[in-house]
Amino acid sequence: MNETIIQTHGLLKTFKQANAVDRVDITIKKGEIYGFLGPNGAGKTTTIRMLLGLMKPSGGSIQVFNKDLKNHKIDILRKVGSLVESPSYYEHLSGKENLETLRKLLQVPKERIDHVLSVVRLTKDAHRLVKEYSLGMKQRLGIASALLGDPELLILDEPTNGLDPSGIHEMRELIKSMPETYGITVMISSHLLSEIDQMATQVGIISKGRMIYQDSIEKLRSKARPHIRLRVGNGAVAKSKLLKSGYVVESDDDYIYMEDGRDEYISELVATLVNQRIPVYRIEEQRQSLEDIFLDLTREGSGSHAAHSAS
Ligand SMILES: Nc1ncnc2c1ncn2[C@@H]1O[C@H](COP(=O)(O)OP(=O)(O)OP(=O)(O)O)[C@@H](O)[C@H]1O
Repeated sequence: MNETIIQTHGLLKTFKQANAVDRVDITIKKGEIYGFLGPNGAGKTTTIRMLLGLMKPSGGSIQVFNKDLKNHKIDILRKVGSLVESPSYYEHLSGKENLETLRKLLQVPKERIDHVLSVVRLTKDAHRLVKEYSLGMKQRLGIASALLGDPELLILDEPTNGLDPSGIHEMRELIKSMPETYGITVMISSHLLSEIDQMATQVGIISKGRMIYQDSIEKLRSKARPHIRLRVGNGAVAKSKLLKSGYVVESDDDYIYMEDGRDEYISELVATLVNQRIPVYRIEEQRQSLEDIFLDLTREGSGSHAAHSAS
């Protein structure tokens, strides 16, 4: 499971002196579903286009399957399936006929068509014209096309864009099955963490061209621990008194924050504050959603309290 599938070092793309992708190091291991996240304009599509050899980097290096993309492009891309932006089809042909035109180009065995249609659950609709397909069916046909060449790596750029919740759910189930059932490593981009939560095993978050977080989704989740917030008479004084008494707290204006929310801990803390004649006005539990953490990380000057206390 430890084999590296994608490794970039200092990947850079400059448009008119602005860095759209700013020295990004991406590591994707075999069997992972790597969620590549970032707000609109963060640099996801530009990065993906470079990974697929569709755009030349301004600097840095790209290794795929431990080979340099610059020197082994054909070899590498033969083992990569991709879906970048909305795929275009011959609308007057059936889903199966569309796959057949692609199959001839790729020169893969005919049996692959029925196989990929069944993987994306389009067997029943294989003979319907693509112009009659829903957006979700078209996206699934896009995945079928990406799978036709029997890839080891699938790179999907916002495949859930424009899909309704049930379409997103179907896409998620489909992608989740890729590593285990078919041995395929997946990189999938999105601007919404909620869309790739529950399927990604690893997350890379990019903001303004820079990678600001890259680790397991589990670690990101652990940042979403609840914390307790107390409004007190004077946060700074309260903090110094509490620290002297051995408590681990943070303060900000008239607020005291702490991560340990056990009942006995809170009651002792309040008693300590009251004994020190510091008024306690309010006690509340705050819970950050994954989306909050994502927003905090990507927000300008991500040193806001929530990001700080969750780290
Ligand atoms: N061909 C280009 N010429 C000039 N600037 C470009 C070009 N392509 C992208 N950019 C700029 O690079 C930055 C990153 O764009 P990119 O499309 O990679 O972001 P993204 O994260 O994929 O966003 P979205 O989710 O909106 O697709 C943006 O500021 C964009 O305007």
